[in-house]
Amino acid sequence: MEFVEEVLQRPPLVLGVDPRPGLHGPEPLEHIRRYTLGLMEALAGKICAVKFQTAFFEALGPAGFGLMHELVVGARVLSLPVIVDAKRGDIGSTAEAYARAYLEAYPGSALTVNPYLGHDALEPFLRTAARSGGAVFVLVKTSNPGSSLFQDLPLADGRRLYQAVADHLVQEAERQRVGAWSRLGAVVGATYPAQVWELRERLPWSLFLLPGLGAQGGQAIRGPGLLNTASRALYYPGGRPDLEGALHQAEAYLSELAPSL
Ligand SMILES: O=c1ccn([C@@H]2O[C@H](COP(=O)(O)O)[C@@H](O)[C@H]2O)c(=O)[nH]1
Repeated sequence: MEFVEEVLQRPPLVLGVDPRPGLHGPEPLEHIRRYTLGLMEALAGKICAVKFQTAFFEALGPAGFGLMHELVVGARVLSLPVIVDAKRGDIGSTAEAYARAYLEAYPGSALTVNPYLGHDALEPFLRTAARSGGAVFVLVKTSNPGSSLFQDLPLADGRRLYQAVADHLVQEAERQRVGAWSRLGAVVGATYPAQVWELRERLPWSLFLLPGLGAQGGQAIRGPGLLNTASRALYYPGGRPDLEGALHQAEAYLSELAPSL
């Protein structure tokens, strides 16, 4: 089954894994490994995917990269879809290599990508995702307070830059459809609910990855194809590793997002 089909069969909440070694005792890598495997198992019925932020694993050195690989495999063993949040983007020939590194290496998984280099730079990701049954989430309107500096710039035709990015993506999103939804998704901050609804109109077939829930002040947003994403708030509820607390937090989010579950 493709990434898109798998996530849509599950509750619309994404667990973000952004491990901070300082919170994991004297043997942090081993503790992160055990805690994350336990957390994914405990939350398996309450989430649609696990998002791994590569930056936190890269910061752990060469062993950190191996750990991320082990945890991605662990997620797939639990039948959990995986999103690699690496925000890649480069000239086409290098984008090919990034696509191999994440989409081909982890079939059926998704990758976040940066559209700044243009359409030719996105194509290798889209081609590889189509081959591997994966998906791509393009940064459209990011969750951070400074995202307006460039993304909200007004263009000569009156649109904002992020709106022009969305309008550019819509045709490709239609080409990349898997049934009613598309392999080409968008990242839209949960911290900008008005833009979430406005972009939903512009990109009707795209799943939206909505980071910013919890720690960045975003609220749960319920709607078709909206994948609410929390890292710190779910991985470290109360500011530290806590399996029970994470389970309660996931249930609290789900009571807002999918009250029937
Ligand atoms: O617009 C964006 C795109 C990606 N992120 C990533 O999501 C998580 C958010 O972490 P929290 O602890 O839930 O704040 C993190 O990995 C970011 O790199 C984002 O926040 N906003």
